[in-house]
Amino acid sequence: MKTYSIATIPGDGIGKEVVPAGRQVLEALARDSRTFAFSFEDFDWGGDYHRQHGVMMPADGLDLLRGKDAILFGSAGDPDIPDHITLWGLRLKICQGFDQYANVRPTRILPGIDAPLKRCKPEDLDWVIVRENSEGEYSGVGGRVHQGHPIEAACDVSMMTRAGVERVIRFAFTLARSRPRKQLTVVTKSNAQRHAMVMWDEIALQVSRDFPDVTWDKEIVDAATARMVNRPATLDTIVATNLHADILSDLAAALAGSLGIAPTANLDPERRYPSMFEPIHGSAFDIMGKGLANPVGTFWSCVMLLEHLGEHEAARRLMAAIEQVTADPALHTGDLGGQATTAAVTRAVCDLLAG
Ligand SMILES: NC(=O)c1ccc[n+]([C@@H]2O[C@H](COP(=O)([O-])OP(=O)(O)OC[C@H]3O[C@@H](n4cnc5c(N)ncnc54)[C@H](O)[C@@H]3O)[C@@H](O)[C@H]2O)c1
Ligand SMILES: O=C(O)C[C@@H](O)C(=O)O
Ligand SMILES: [K+]
Ligand SMILES: [Mn+2]
Repeated sequence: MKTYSIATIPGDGIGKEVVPAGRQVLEALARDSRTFAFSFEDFDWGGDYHRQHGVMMPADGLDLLRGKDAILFGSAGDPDIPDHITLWGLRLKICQGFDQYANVRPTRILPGIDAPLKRCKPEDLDWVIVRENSEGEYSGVGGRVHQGHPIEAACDVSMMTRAGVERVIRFAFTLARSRPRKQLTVVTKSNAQRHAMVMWDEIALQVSRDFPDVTWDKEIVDAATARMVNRPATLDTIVATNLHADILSDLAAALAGSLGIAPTANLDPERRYPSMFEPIHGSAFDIMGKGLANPVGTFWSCVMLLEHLGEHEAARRLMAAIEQVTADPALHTGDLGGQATTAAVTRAVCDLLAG
């Protein structure tokens, strides 16, 4: 019997509601497994921790996570603390500290979901967005000078490295190759961003030569948004920079029905460090504390966590349970137009896993 040690970091807002729900579902899966168990350790980092200690997580936080098999994360973001403090102090500290450079964001229209595009059939929208997760617009290079004076200036420099670009594009080609259509779209903005994005394009062309069996094309990011809406079936695997993919993945989630459903894996593909799994959404200040959050994005993230651990049968069972639950409109939360609570959806998934 293998015991996986999992860190849970609910963080802030609805993260505190969906991460315990995710843990319940993982516990339900392990309950009747003869092959694996989980040992959870919960970390109370985030806005409340910041109010007490002045930081989002302790200085040795990464060391406390280092030996874990995986991390299940909620959200960083507190109504009373500036967003850049919460994001940089927790999510980015872990993603960048553990060099989780490949952020994988699958999107599909799950059964029973009323997606907003009238001409898009469920089979037309089956995408995986690969987000560069370690540099680019999120490199943190920049600063502010003359603060508060009329001559104040500020800059954020998008820093891209050949190694950083090549590894994520190679990851995306490899992922594209593993999917039935073997098709990759490289999102760019090299018309306007004439240095780093030109290098990005050049590296994509170079890497593509190692993947002759993958069909690939290039799309400028603004046109990519229109293509997602108008010709969703022409897309399969997509790779984009940190910020571009952040934006495209919220659009993808909305086109598939809701931000509350979409999952993500922050992967260190070389497995030097633990990888981190989380829904793509944030703290959802407008609904937090009410038990109304859709936990499906977290459950699907748990599927990705199980796949990362090599527990493919458990991952398949959980995904099947999720799809059975989304198929029932009585189990839709408010974001899907329903009235179900986080607890009711969680109970339904756990019951299916037990039954
Ligand atoms: N990975 C992260 O830690 C992460 C991700 C996104 C945003 N944030 C942070 O969260 C805070 C709020 O950000 P925001 O408002 O831009 O985005 P958000 O994702 O928190 O919310 C956007 C909208 O989607 C709805 N929504 C999101 N998830 C839902 C769910 N599971 N069920 C039902 N409805 C859901 C919210 O109610 C809200 O109306 C900010 O501090 C932001 O920085 C953190
Ligand atoms: O951009 C971020 O890192 C925060 C959030 O929007 C996310 O998608 O994880
Ligand atoms: K999140
Ligand atoms: Mn985002």
